[in-house]
Amino acid sequence: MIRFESVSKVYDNQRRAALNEVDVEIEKGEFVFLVGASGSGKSTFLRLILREQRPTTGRVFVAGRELNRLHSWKIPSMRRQIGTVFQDFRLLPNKTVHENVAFALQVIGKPASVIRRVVPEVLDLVGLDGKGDRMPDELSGGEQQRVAVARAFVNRPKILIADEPTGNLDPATSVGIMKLLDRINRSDTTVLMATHDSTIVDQMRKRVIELDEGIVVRDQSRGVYGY
Ligand SMILES: Nc1ncnc2c1ncn2[C@@H]1O[C@H](COP(=O)(O)OP(=O)(O)OP(=O)(O)O)[C@@H](O)[C@H]1O
Repeated sequence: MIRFESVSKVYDNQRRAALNEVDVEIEKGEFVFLVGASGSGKSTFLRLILREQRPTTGRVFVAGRELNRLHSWKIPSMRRQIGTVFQDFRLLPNKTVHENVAFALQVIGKPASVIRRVVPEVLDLVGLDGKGDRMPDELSGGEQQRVAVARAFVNRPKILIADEPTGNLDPATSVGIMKLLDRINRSDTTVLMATHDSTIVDQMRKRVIELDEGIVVRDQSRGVYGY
């Protein structure tokens, strides 16, 4: 589903590579944690998958396509196959919960009848049944992140990328979000999550890829956060 072939990334005006000769293959349906110290290259890894950045050398494949060879007009449809969740939720503050999720479908041209049916279904799935009319600032952090997960998943993407999704949440709330991501993964969505949350990684026992200064120093199935 995702393949990195000898991928290096050196940002302009940087001496050190953010990623250095990375070879990684992630199969369809896997759940993978990406760990490593701050600045080790995790966000760069995720940005390359979204083609927000391009590799300096090497090749990145997503769902069989080499991203460097993708015409720019095909990038939006490629990104539609990838849901994204971030630490800071990134909800539209002036839209209700329902509207936030519906918006993700409107921008890709889904008909109103489909949106009316699908949005309550996904809000139910993430445990926000009955909260569709709330504004984001009327929700707890955990609930806001559930909205973000609903929005990322409503289009049933092949891949879900989560960059520190529990970074702003307390431990109990984080467990709830992880249960949700686990459930989404079980519906055959490949999940890739960058995190510093050692408790979560140790509890879940999924594949762990560790970066250190842009180099993959560990790739362990059913791994833990540290050694
Ligand atoms: N747009 C950019 N321009 C220049 N350098 C960058 C850019 N983005 C990241 N870097 C550098 O690339 C390296 C890797 O950064 P990256 O953000 O990928 O790390 P990270 O593991 O995600 O860190 P964190 O855990 O703090 O989010 C760092 O040295 C960083 O300073």
